[in-house]
Amino acid sequence: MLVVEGLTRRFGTLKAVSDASFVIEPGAFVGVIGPSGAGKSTLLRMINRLVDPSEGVIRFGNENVTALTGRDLRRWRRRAAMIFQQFNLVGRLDVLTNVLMGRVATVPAWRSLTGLWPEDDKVVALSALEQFDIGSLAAKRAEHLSGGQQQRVAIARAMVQEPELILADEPIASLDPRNTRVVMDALLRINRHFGITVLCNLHSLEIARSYCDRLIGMAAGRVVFDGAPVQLTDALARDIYGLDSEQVLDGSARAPEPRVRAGAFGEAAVA
Ligand SMILES: Nc1ncnc2c1ncn2[C@@H]1O[C@H](COP(=O)(O)OP(=O)(O)OP(=O)(O)O)[C@@H](O)[C@H]1O
Repeated sequence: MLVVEGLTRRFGTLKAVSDASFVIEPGAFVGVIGPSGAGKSTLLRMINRLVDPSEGVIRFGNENVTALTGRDLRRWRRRAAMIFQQFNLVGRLDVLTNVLMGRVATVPAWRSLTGLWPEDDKVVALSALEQFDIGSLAAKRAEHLSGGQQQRVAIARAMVQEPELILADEPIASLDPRNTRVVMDALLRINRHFGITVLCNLHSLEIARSYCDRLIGMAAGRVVFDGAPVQLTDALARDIYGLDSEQVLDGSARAPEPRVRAGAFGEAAVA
């Protein structure tokens, strides 16, 4: 169980996340929604400890995540795998090696540096790729793959870490509608088949509603909604998204405003 209590992160005078509290049960698929700048990425990054909280506590089971340092912190990052919008693969390396990078903490450094990975690890990595229908791409350079294929490689790399929690930071923001579905289906499969808890930042309200068991809505750093997708009425969504609500609820109504990342909201209409 993931417990977040009074979590706050300040950047100067700005509270990017302000007094966030919630509990996530094992095996849940939770979407974090909200307009650009609401604090969604900062929240996920704090849980992975890529960003240190200014105040508050993160607990996972009996572990006080906020207090971890050194080796214990590295161990936590293996248990809480991150997936990023830009995939974070090494483009010039082949797909299998990219997935094997998820095993780097479990093998001696000389093996990963020389590329002499244990056969067992190669089998695990290949089977992870096959889970997501991309086993045939194992020998290809990662940079030659489509965005959707690269994100599935990133998910396979996260899987071979054997995480208990997946933190996906806008995993579909760079993808077209078809690949959006493919990647969300891959995350759902991990969740349903392996029981791994997924916490996923999403710009698209439609995708969040159709994939997640529960939604956490953020606005201006605060958690302003926490409930099942059916509880998120259009009126509540308008409150959360403010001026962006027309794009979120009905992207076809008008062209996106010329604002940073406004295009990502358009996914709601076309996905
Ligand atoms: N390293 C940083 N230094 C200063 N300000 C930051 C930093 N990281 C985030 N912020 C600010 O904190 C606020 C929340 O940012 P965050 O990226 O968490 O929001 P978000 O909801 O994920 O937005 P988006 O959907 O656009 O990614 C924003 O105002 C952002 O400019």
